[in-house]
Amino acid sequence: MTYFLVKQLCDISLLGRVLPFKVCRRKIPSYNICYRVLRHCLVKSLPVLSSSFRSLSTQPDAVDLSKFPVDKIRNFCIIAHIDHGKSTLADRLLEMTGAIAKTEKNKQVLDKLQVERERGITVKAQTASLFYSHDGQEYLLNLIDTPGHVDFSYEVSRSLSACQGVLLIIDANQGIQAQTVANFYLAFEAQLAIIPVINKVLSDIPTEITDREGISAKLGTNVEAVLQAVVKRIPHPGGSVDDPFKALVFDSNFDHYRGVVANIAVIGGRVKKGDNIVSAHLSKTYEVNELGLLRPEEHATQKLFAGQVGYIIAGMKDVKEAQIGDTLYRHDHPVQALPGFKPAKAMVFAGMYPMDQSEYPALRSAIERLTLNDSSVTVQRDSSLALGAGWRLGFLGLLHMEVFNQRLEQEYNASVIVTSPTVPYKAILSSAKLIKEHGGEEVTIVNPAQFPDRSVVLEYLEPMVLGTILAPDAYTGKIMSLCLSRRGVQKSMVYIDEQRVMLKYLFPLNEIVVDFYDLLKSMSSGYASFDYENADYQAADLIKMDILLNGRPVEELTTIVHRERAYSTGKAMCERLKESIPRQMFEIAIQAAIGSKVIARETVKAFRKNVLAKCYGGDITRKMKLLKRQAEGKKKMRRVGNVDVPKDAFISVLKRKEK
Ligand SMILES: Nc1nc2c(ncn2[C@@H]2O[C@H](COP(=O)(O)OP(=O)(O)OP(=O)(O)O)[C@@H](O)[C@H]2O)c(=O)[nH]1
Repeated sequence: MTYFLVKQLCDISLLGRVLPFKVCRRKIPSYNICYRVLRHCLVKSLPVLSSSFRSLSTQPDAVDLSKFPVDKIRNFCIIAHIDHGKSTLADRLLEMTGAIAKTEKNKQVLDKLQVERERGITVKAQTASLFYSHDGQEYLLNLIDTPGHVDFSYEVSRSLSACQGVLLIIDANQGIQAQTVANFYLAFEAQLAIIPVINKVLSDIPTEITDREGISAKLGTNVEAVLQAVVKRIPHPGGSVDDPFKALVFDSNFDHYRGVVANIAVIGGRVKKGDNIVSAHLSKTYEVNELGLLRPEEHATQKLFAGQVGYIIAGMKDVKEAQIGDTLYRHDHPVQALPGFKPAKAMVFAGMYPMDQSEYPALRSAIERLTLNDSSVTVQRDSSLALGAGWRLGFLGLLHMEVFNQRLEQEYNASVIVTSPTVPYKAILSSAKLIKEHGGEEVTIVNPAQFPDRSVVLEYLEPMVLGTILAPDAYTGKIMSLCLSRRGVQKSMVYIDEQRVMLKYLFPLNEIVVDFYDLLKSMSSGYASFDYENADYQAADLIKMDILLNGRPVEELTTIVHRERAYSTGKAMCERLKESIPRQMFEIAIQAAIGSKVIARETVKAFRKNVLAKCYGGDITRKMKLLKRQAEGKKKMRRVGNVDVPKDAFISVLKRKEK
């Protein structure tokens, strides 16, 4: 079987050729084989195709969508490891097809969110329809730009469901990375046509491919060949306009004025304004108010036809009504619902509380609205003695949590206290009373405050992940000691070529969730890449650790740690808190404690910042201004007892610095 597969895969002679995976789907190839295949594609690179490219300047309103029969439609995603150039390639494709004007300023235009622009990463998949003319034929291409970071791979998998093919971008300088392979798997499993594209070839290229052709998304070199490959290599979506209307909801967002805007892939039939449609999930009927294409802005059209990808607004008031993965059909023509998607599984939980309880209603509305646009976040009401009423939110990873927090602040002007992130631990209870209370002997703990005491627990369990690291062999030693320090157990180590090693480790999720990726990147000069998948639960010796400021516990920083890591974690947290907390009028004792036993302590000496010290002379308005500014600065602080702690300290304290 393996021989057959390798032969099949190695038959991929040139970029742009659809991998013949459908015929060999009896077994998923190993990571190693995938790597070799991708490397093969990388070495072969993209052929320069002679071009008959012409962009179509027609505006969508003027375009009659019925003139694009199914065989003239191509739906594809751009997938890649983080920063390999997906959004930059999307810019060029948009420019070349006239969807956006060609200017120097076009930089990742599909990354519309402020957080995406600031961080330079994509967090939300974006759809754009392009009109492309090739060999006298006009095509409608629907492109979905996806995020590269592992936290957002859920966005990738559901985007793939609306496509028949993918462009798998590989940065020529970095080669195949962990998410390249992970995304390859996703596309492979979805049975899509895969077109590998080697990007950034005009910069620093490894010698192995210097004599090969590739593309430069930044400069636009050879990008038109990519469009031609899309038309030639990606199959059309199938389906017929004569079938009953059936559409898959693959994404949705919430507009304050118009309600839910659902992104749909029309599987069959047609839909127009005024039609009555039903959502299979809720069996509720809605009237279509508006529909159209995303170019990438919304462009209303009269109808959408089989094979097309677009948006639909039908008076849905809540994103839950347009559940992702749901099927829409005409009320007078029921169809069998599509299988839908597995719900996203939260890996990291944290509490969110308003800075001041009077801001609770405003924060509730902000969280509700933002979760409408990001349905992978789970929300549960929560409350704490110190922080009042709030919520416990579940995220796909720490970056996801930071992005959500940043969006709350930027888009909704909300100011929140976020507690220490925790992974979903489990406890097997021994107390009959508790078993009855919890309706079973196993409880999942997503809040350290609810960590059951050892006296009522038979066993604690922690979630594990199987991590894959790809790195140049020069860094193997350093990486192995990092993995060991994170309680990683090595499962395998394979040389995938002369200089690159693939390491597989079983890690407790808690050990990699906060800063493992950043550390791995920095210790390998950016060359190592990391990906992980769930690997069930394992028994672990867990304890609850509190952080105290002048004797008062800081609830945000209560964590569940492995017993053998308690001292080092507690000491490091105290040290970093000392760095983050500004000196105040009195001495501050920072302590880490397990139960009543203090295991680490640091002290912040007393000091008073006199903001008026440099203010000579007696102008009272100037003094007032300085005092006001100081008071505003203090707003960004959270008061624990009488100690002011900067808000940022809570997250930064959790990030360990490896020596
Ligand atoms: N030199 C060079 N730089 C490029 C090229 N294509 C993209 N870049 C740069 O690579 C960086 C990342 O590009 P993006 O397009 O944001 O990458 P991405 O894959 O969309 O990133 P994520 O969405 O965060 O995964 C940017 O600084 C781009 O300017 C290229 O062909 N040549």
